Amino acid sequence: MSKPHAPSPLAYALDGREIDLLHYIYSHPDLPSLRNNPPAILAAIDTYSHTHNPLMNIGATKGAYIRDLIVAHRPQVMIELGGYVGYSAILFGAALRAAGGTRYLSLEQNPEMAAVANQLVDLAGLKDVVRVVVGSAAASLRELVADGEVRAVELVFLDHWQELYLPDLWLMEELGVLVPQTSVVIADNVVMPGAPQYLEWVRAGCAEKRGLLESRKREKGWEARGLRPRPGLVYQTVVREFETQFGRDGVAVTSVLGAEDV
Ligand SMILES: C[S@@+](CC[C@H](N)C(=O)[O-])C[C@H]1O[C@@H](n2cnc3c(N)ncnc32)[C@H](O)[C@@H]1O
Repeated sequence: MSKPHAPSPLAYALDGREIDLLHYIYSHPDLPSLRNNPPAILAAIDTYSHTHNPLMNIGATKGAYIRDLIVAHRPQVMIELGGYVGYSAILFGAALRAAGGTRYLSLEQNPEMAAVANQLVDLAGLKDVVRVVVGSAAASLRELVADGEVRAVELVFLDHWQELYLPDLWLMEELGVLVPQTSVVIADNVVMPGAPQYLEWVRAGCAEKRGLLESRKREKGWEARGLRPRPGLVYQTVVREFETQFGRDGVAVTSVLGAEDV
C-alpha cells in the first residue's frame, strides 16, 4: 500500500507503533478500569513503551518533575508544542485541572498522532480541559494569539523537534506573549539529543543576545524566516538532569524575569 501523504517513518517512531498502542490500550483486559483514570492510562502507556515498542513520551521521571512545576505555578492555561500520542497532555492536563486550571492546549502537527491523542484524552476523561490542535506549532500559535485565545503564556512546554525550539521561542517573543514575572518556558531533551542554540539563547544576557542576532543575520537564509526575536527579554534558566529509559537527559526551565526594551 502506498502512503503518499503520511510522513516517513523514523527509526524510533511513526512506524505504526502508535496505532498499535491504541489497539493495546483498547484490548486491555480491564478497559473499564482505565476510563476516566489518567494514572492508569499513563501506566499502560509506560508498560507498552517498556515491553513492546519504545515511545518518545516525556515518561514518568521527567513527567513528575514538570507536573510539580504545574502544581507550583498553577497556570490557567498551559500550551505544549508537540503532543505525540497524548502522554504529556494526559499527565499535565490532569495536573493542571487538579490545580484549578481550565485549558491545556496540545499543538501537534501530525494528524495521525493527534487522532491517537484525542482517543486517549477522551478515555482519560480529560476532554473538558485538553484540546488537541492539529497543525504546525508556529501556525497554531499565530492563530491562537490572533483569535485572542492566548494573550500571555503562563506555562509552555517545548517538546516537538529540538531544531524548532529556538525559532518557536522567537515567534513567541515576536507575538508579545512572553510576559515578565508571568511566563515560564519548559524545554525537554536539552541534553539528549540536545538543543544547543536554544540553550545558548535562553542562557545569554541581553547584550550577548543582540550580538548573537548580528552574527545570525549574516547567515544565509536566516532573515527569510521573517522572525523578529526580542533580545531585551531577561531570562533565567535552570537545567535539571535525569536518568531516563533512553539515557541521561535534561529539562530546561526558563523564567521571564524582565524586559530591558520597554
Ligand atoms: C517528542 S514527541 C512529543 C511527546 C509528548 N510531548 C509527550 O511527552 O507525550 C514530538 C512530537 O512533536 C510533533 N511535531 C514535530 N514538529 C512539530 C511542529 N512543527 N508543530 C507541532 N508538532 C510537531 C511530532 O509529530 C511528534 O508527535
